[in-house]
Amino acid sequence: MKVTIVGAGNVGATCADVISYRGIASEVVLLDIKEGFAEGKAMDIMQCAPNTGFNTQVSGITGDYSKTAGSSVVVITSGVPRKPGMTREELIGINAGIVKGVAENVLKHSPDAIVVVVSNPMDTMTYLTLKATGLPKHKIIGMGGALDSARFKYFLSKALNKPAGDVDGMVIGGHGDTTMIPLTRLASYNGIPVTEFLSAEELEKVAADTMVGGATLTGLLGTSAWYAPGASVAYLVDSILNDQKKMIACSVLLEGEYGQGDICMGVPCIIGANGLEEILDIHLNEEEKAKFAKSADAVRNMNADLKAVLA
Ligand SMILES: NC(=O)c1ccc[n+]([C@@H]2O[C@H](COP(=O)([O-])OP(=O)(O)OC[C@H]3O[C@@H](n4cnc5c(N)ncnc54)[C@H](O)[C@@H]3O)[C@@H](O)[C@H]2O)c1
Ligand SMILES: O=C(O)C[C@H](O)C(=O)O
Repeated sequence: MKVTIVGAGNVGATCADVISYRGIASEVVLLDIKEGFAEGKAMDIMQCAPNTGFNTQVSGITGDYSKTAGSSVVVITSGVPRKPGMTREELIGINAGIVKGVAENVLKHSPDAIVVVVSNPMDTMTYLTLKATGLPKHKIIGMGGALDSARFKYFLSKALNKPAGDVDGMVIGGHGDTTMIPLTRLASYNGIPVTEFLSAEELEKVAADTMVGGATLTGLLGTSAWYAPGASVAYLVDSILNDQKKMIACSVLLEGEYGQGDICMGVPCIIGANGLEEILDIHLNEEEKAKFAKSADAVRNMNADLKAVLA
């Protein structure tokens, strides 16, 4: 199965690295506009194979979309990342035009592809991709919740002082510093509610750290994170390509679920060979419902800025 990743920068190349190392796809094409950049990243990744023993064929290409033809999944990571002190939302002016152009180009050569949108502000870029391409909703999936949920589990495991693999939890809502909703009420440690082990104050801190997880890393790194984002995209691509039907928080078009419509936001989804196979409209308590509605208002405001690019 062939996967194209547009944008061979930090996130795109890390995603290609994880996909090949784990043998998730037989072929990965990295495409970038920077001359020779994707070719270099692909060659570097392929030179891991003798020592790590994978068989995925990774190639790089500058701008030539014909080489992406027949991809089952296309990942869009092209665009600019934020710098310390910025919000993801500030990237819309540059990234909207890039994402729209890329989505149109990839679909010319891979009309049946499932498109995974990563570029920020991700919920709005997912909505833009949906509107610009006219593809059915099950084929456009925004990646943010898989990453936010991984960060949530990390902070929970630190607070519990227990292995991250023993912790479960999910983040829904928008993929923004103030729009994420870590579902602390439902998080568990090996099936036992974490509320048995952590105080309300400790859980509040876990949620707050999760919400600014990306901003914290951006402050430390000088640009936004890439290891966990790349691995999270690969995790999502694995569930699509290998029809794993995993339940993953993804940004998808809502049509009444969670009281919302005409908006892409993070909700629990079943992800398989058809892309989005089901949205799980779980019961939220009144506080969570209010947070979801507030998050939706913020995402909707951002979507309103797409008028010019969609005109
Ligand atoms: N959704 C998430 O969870 C998540 C996580 C991390 C990063 N991001 C976002 O992903 C995007 C990429 O982040 P990064 O750290 O990899 O940035 P980066 O700067 O390292 O890489 C971006 C790449 O996109 C390329 N590019 C720009 N315009 C292009 C075009 N028209 N066609 C093809 N390639 C093009 C650039 O040349 C560059 O190599 C950013 O918008 C960032 O905010 C999202
Ligand atoms: O924080 C960012 O801007 C990048 C990404 O959305 C992340 O959460 O790491």
